[in-house]
Amino acid sequence: MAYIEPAPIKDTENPLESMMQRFNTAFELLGFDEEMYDILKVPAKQVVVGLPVTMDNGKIKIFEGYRVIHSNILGPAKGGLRFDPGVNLNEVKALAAWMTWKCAVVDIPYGGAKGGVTCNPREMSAGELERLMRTYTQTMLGVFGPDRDIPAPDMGTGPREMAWLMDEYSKANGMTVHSVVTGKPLVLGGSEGRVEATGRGVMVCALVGMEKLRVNPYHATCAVQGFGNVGSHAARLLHERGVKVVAISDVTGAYYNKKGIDIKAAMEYTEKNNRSLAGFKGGEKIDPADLLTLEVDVLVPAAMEDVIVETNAPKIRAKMIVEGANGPTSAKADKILNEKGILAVPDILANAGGVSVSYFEWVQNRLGYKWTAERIKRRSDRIMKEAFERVYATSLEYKVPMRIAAYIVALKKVADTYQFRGGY
Ligand SMILES: NC(=O)C1=CN([C@@H]2O[C@H](COP(=O)(O)OP(=O)(O)OC[C@H]3O[C@@H](n4cnc5c(N)ncnc54)[C@H](OP(=O)(O)O)[C@@H]3O)[C@@H](O)[C@H]2O)C=CC1
Ligand SMILES: O=C(O)CCC(=O)C(=O)O
Repeated sequence: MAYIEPAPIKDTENPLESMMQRFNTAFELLGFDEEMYDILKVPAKQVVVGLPVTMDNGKIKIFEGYRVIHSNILGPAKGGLRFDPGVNLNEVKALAAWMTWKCAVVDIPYGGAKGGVTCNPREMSAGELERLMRTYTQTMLGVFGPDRDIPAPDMGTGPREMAWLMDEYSKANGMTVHSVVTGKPLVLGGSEGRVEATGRGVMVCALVGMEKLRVNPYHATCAVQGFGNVGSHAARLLHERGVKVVAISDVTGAYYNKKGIDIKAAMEYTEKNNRSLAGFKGGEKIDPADLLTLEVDVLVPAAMEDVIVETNAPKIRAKMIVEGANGPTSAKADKILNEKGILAVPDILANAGGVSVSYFEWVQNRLGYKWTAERIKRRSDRIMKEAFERVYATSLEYKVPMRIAAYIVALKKVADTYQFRGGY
């Protein structure tokens, strides 16, 4: 497949640079004018806040928090909240833009946003995390809202944190507002299927991708980096469909088993072991860097950004990469993977199952009604399959890799909507 040379990249690689490279390439192919470029390039809103939190030792610590709304052209902004030591404004800007493109790729009526706090949730007590989340919510009362900006979980956050956010926002508004946030616990207006949704979308993309490559799932092998919300469910669902998951990992290391890892056992293990794979005996420990270069049919990076970069891309031996994480592949690595004939299913398609079910959660909250798990699965699988086929067809039409095709699909939709709305 032809490779469109992206504009030159500066020395360093980072998520924002990588996002802009793909954006620029797709933009040039579409031949849009400069006005549209500026509108889609510059985030609509960027909020940076200092968050004073009383720690368990009685001292006050100040955390830095962010929320970036990249675009609300397609609808209210939507995107997760990340608690991680690496969170910074540039990262949040890239993640917010990815949300705009992602929502457009799966055709749901949302713009893109992302937020985060620079903190280490692994070293904080539940009480400290709760005070941090409530303080963050207080500072964002004028930003969040069911028709303005709707947060959700991301790295380091989950249903518990979303419940605190919903409660704090509701108290400030003097009424219960379920639809201000998604990814909530089921009893609090959460949706069936949201916890596994992102991993499920990864599984659907992997199966459709295998079909395209004529790989039989029952003979296929897979390696999964990251065993949190996305990685663990992607591994479980692929395992349930006959794929042999030979390696998994988290920050404590990588675990390899030629015969296939018992994913159910690994999930039970992490549940009892503070969400960690440390000490897991279902596979031999290998160098975490080697997990990415194993000879497998499917590689699922589901941990963090920039793990497949210029230096290790030449060593990747998977037939297909399905990006559970946001931004796991740098722009420089794209070209190498493409030259090697590896099918890369890009993040803005592959991990869109999460926001799709978030959309269902928001719809249910607004209807005051609950859908069954079966209905959620059926509808989200359909969204993912249709989006995959749309991007795949675009990649054939424009003779570009699926990543650039996904940006083309997204940019077209956002630009068309902008033209109709006008009046800016
Ligand atoms: N949650 C969601 O619905 C969505 C998430 N994503 C993206 O998926 C990725 C993962 O998110 P999510 O699963 O929610 O996050 P979690 O915090 O639930 O899990 C992250 C996982 O990655 C592991 N990890 C962190 N650093 C490394 C490393 N250096 N090597 C190997 N493993 C590592 C963590 O290990 P440990 O637990 O030991 O720290 C953990 O297992 C992120 O890029 C996120 O933006 C995308 C779409 C939706
Ligand atoms: O569920 C959502 O609204 C957003 C999830 C998210 O942050 C993502 O897809 O990266």
